[in-house]
Amino acid sequence: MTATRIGVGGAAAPYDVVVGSGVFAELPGLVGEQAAQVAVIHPEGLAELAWPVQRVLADAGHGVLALPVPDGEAAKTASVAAGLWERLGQAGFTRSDAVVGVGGGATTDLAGFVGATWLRGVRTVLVPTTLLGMVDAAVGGKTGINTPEGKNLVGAFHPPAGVLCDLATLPGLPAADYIGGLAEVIKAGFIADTVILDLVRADPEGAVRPEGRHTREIIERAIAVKAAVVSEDLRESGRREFLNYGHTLGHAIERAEAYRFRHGYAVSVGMVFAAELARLDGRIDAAAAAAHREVLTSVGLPVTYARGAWPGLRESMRVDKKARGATVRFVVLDAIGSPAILAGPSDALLERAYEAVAV
Ligand SMILES: NC(=O)c1ccc[n+]([C@@H]2O[C@H](COP(=O)([O-])OP(=O)(O)OC[C@H]3O[C@@H](n4cnc5c(N)ncnc54)[C@H](O)[C@@H]3O)[C@@H](O)[C@H]2O)c1
Ligand SMILES: O=C(O)C(=O)C[C@@H](O)[C@H](O)[C@H](O)COP(=O)(O)O
Ligand SMILES: [Zn+2]
Repeated sequence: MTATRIGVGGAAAPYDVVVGSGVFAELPGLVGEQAAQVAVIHPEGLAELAWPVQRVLADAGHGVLALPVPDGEAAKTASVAAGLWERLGQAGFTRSDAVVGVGGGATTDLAGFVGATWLRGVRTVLVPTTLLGMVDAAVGGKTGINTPEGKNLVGAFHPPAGVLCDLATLPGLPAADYIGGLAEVIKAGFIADTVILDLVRADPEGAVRPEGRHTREIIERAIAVKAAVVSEDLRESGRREFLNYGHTLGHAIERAEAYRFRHGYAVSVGMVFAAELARLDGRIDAAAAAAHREVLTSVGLPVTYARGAWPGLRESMRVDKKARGATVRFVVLDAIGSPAILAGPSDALLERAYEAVAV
């Protein structure tokens, strides 16, 4: 399988997202000859996925420090990050050393954050092993952890030196996690590349499988959307906010569920809510709002959430990073493929939009 390279600019050093098989061979070149030690951060349950990464690095003469962390979202905490800082300190990790994150988006967010903060930043390479990690989390340099007050509230922009997506890792991913990744894929379709929506609609059964007819094209198109946006606006002072489509409500749902609700599932509900906001604000018609429900449900993503949760969700949304003072701001669509910002909608409008997802 030939590898595809998607370039990402906008950072001090441009880098590639490499998609294919056998891509781990690029690891030594990416961590750099000067790295006497490479810390490989991976979920404790996925040691077998991290093993080939460690072997390639060891064979190239790097000292490897394997750092297992709790699975998924449980790793995105200050205490897990502090434990990793302790290990790096004990190992005498210097600025010429490197961090490699292997796993889903939660693991690469944590590994990126540790890479961003250790000695104020060391070279970081990401090896996403989930669909969501490949098409979104590992690309673009947003790193972070959660706090009790909300999702990703602490973090840094720290672009990786490279992102290696080995498609052979995807068949081992539980179906529910694969489907979670499709929410970000479909998001890329709604905000930018509508061909993604056409490909999902053309074969929804194939879309939920790593071996689907259009899988590779869908993955590469979604990465290309993310790469184009972050190349133009790394620090989210403009267009990058559009990548947050569905996330304002989505993050509030994740917090309400103590992060036991998959990110992609929460974003799916959040996109339906955002579509209703846009419809009620007169930006899109009922058909465009219905298209959200149709595409998302066609791949098994949720489009509803508990009615009684609204007051808590409304409160949580105040700490969304797009808020400015008391003004909450939402990504909405002016048309499919054409995102915009809706600033300061009234509580009544928000509540009406929530009615459309409430059960
Ligand atoms: N930084 C960003 O720009 C960005 C973008 C999107 C999402 N995110 C973050 O990404 C996270 C969600 O990522 P996710 O959906 O990958 O979840 P995740 O990291 O929790 O991984 C989901 C599950 O899949 C398992 N897994 C990973 N790879 C596997 C494989 N190949 N085979 C079998 N099991 C495997 C994990 O251990 C975990 O249990 C959230 O924390 C979200 O906030 C960040
Ligand atoms: O890369 C971005 O920018 C995004 O918003 C992508 C999102 O899919 C991702 O979930 C991101 O982590 C959300 O960032 P946050 O700044 O809202 O925490
Ligand atoms: Zn996301």
